[in-house]
Amino acid sequence: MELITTGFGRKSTASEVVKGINLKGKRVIITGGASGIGIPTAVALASAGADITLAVRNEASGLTVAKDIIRDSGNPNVHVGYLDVSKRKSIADFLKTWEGPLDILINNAGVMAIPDLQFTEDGWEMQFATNYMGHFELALGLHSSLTSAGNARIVAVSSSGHLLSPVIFDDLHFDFRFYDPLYAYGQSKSAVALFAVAAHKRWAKDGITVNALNPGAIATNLQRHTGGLKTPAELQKTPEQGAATSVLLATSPILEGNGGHYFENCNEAEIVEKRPSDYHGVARYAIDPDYADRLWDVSIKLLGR
Ligand SMILES: NC(=O)c1ccc[n+]([C@@H]2O[C@H](COP(=O)([O-])OP(=O)(O)OC[C@H]3O[C@@H](n4cnc5c(N)ncnc54)[C@H](O)[C@@H]3O)[C@@H](O)[C@H]2O)c1
Repeated sequence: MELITTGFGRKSTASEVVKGINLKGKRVIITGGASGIGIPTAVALASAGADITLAVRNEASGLTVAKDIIRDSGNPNVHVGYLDVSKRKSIADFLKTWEGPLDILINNAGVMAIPDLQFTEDGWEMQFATNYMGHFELALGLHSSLTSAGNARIVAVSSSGHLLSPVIFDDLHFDFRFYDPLYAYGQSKSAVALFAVAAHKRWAKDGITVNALNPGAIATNLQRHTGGLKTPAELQKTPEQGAATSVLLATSPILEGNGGHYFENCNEAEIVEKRPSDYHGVARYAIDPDYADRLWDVSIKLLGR
């Protein structure tokens, strides 16, 4: 099958990708939208006229960042809502505050390589819970809002880190394996990529297009547990370039109804059979439809639904 190409590339920026697109009247939620690549993602979408909600853990710093986004985009419709995606009660509370349609959900919040094995109140490994399960529950909770928007999008921010580990179905929470912070990150990001496959399969009929992406290597607070970004400088991206693929998946007319794919550098990624030294491409296990269905079923069970 031919890979999807868009005319944009590795160096494209979020503002270039959204040029000429009018998002007036569209409502967007960006989790973790008040730092790192979340900020230029929000600025680009707000500049195109969208109404943005930054769903964040720290409301005070969220409000400060929202003011900057309003200044940089010239759009006053930037709001802040409290959301901790690792806490089911917080997700439930956030969902109670959301009324009406939702056009674009950007599952962007994430944590990488927590040094010690940590569990949520439900006994879920923290990176799996934050990067994947919390966003899974959030998307389920917003499904009717996304459906009522008509032609909605979900953007699932994965990572080239998925190349470090498939989802280990027999030991999701490191109850048996020795905990490795990067393998745990890898597993969680494989789960995020599989979510796009499973959700698109189930929700395309509701007009919801779901795709996943790797933003690239961008120096942000994400690398605080790993001593900073190790990628050679020439392969790094600016936050504006890092946000480009998220913004593309959220808005590109080419992707209307075209989901279940994994993108990087603004184009669909090629499948790799072995982890390349430059960590490009997508592993077959992260887009496998059977694994995607299995993960969906397991996740529904974990939620007790
Ligand atoms: N920066 C990179 O090189 C890179 C590479 C691949 C993937 N990513 C992914 O991009 C996304 C954004 O990362 P970033 O680089 O901007 O880093 P970042 O640390 O600046 O942003 C992550 C955001 O997620 C939020 N967050 C973490 N745990 C949360 C929780 N429990 N509830 C709500 N919010 C929470 C943080 O507060 C922060 O605002 C992440 O999903 C990350 O895994 C980044």
